[in-house]
Amino acid sequence: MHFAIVGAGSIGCLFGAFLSRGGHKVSLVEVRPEIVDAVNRHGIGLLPMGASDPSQIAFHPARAFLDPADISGADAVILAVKSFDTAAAMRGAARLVSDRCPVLSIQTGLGNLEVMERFVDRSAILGGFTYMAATAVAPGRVHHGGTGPTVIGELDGRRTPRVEKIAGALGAAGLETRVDDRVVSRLWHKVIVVSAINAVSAVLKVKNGDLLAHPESVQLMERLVDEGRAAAEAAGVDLLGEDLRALLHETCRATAENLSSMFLDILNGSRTEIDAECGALFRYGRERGLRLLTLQTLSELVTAMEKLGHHGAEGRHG
Ligand SMILES: NC(=O)C1=CN([C@@H]2O[C@H](COP(=O)(O)OP(=O)(O)OC[C@H]3O[C@@H](n4cnc5c(N)ncnc54)[C@H](OP(=O)(O)O)[C@@H]3O)[C@@H](O)[C@H]2O)C=CC1
Ligand SMILES: CC(C)(CO)C(=O)C(=O)O
Repeated sequence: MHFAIVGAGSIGCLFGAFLSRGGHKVSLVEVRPEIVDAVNRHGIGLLPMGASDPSQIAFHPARAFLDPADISGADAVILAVKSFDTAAAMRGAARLVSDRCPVLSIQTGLGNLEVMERFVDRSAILGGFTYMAATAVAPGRVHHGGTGPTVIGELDGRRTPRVEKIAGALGAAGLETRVDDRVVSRLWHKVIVVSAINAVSAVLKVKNGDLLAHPESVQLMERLVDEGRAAAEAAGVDLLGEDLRALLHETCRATAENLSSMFLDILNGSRTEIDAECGALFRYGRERGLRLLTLQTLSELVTAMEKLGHHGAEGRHG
């Protein structure tokens, strides 16, 4: 298959490297010229899990483009930009999407599918998310940081040939993938739990595992998860009876050694996805008359830290 991946950062390059290694054609769309240049010179560099020596980077062929109009004949588009870049990315990438070439989001955040619908027909959109993890180490080069399933599905829950084909291609390339007929509900599960871990770890500046060590941080995360559940239920999202508190504890344990993406963004002085996580959950609730004070407070705190460049003593500027 020919995959066009929009956003050649951490997760976009990870998926690109796996798909290229699996024998697929990979075209990347990226706004950073240095990434486009690096990929076109060397391919996508992949440093395997557990490796730290740059000599262990393997390069996988791919082409990269600043302008999606230069790509033709893609069979599927994968959207791998941060949630706050969805509209800008879709404005350009919409031209690649058609009945025969759907667009799959693997972003973590709420509201992305709705933004995508402003640019392409809803029938061309696949929902998804991933538990794979990666960090960019240089332009076009990523370190594979963690392995977990990728979940994709049609928004109306049907098991169509196209969703099965994409899942089959991802799976055969080493990206364990499951088709789920309730992908939107599952995405809410992930966002509710990750919102709590991300926000509290960014404020406390601790690893995910350390969040479980103190009753105060556990209670704070559980309150965020309970408010997230209330927002989802008020918005009519069927959470399928999932025990979100159990999922929260399980996720903290499974990623115990990780610095969360939001903590890393704060350390690096980068914009976080707080607005598509705690912020979005808070707004879903507010629009339905709920007062979700913990989500509101954490959302305001992280936004303020972001604006103040609050990376602390261990941050990149020392
Ligand atoms: N990294 C990970 O391990 C995981 C990430 N995710 C999710 O995947 C999404 C992407 O995350 P991640 O890969 O970490 O993000 P990165 O910031 O590493 O990569 C995104 C890349 O897209 C570029 N970009 C921004 N706007 C556009 C545009 N309009 N067109 C093309 N490229 C653009 C960015 O450039 P610039 O930096 O200049 O903005 C950046 O190079 C997020 O929603 C995240 O939550 C999910 C699971 C794991
Ligand atoms: C699960 C978690 C919190 C792992 O670090 C994550 O998805 C993130 O960092 O964004």
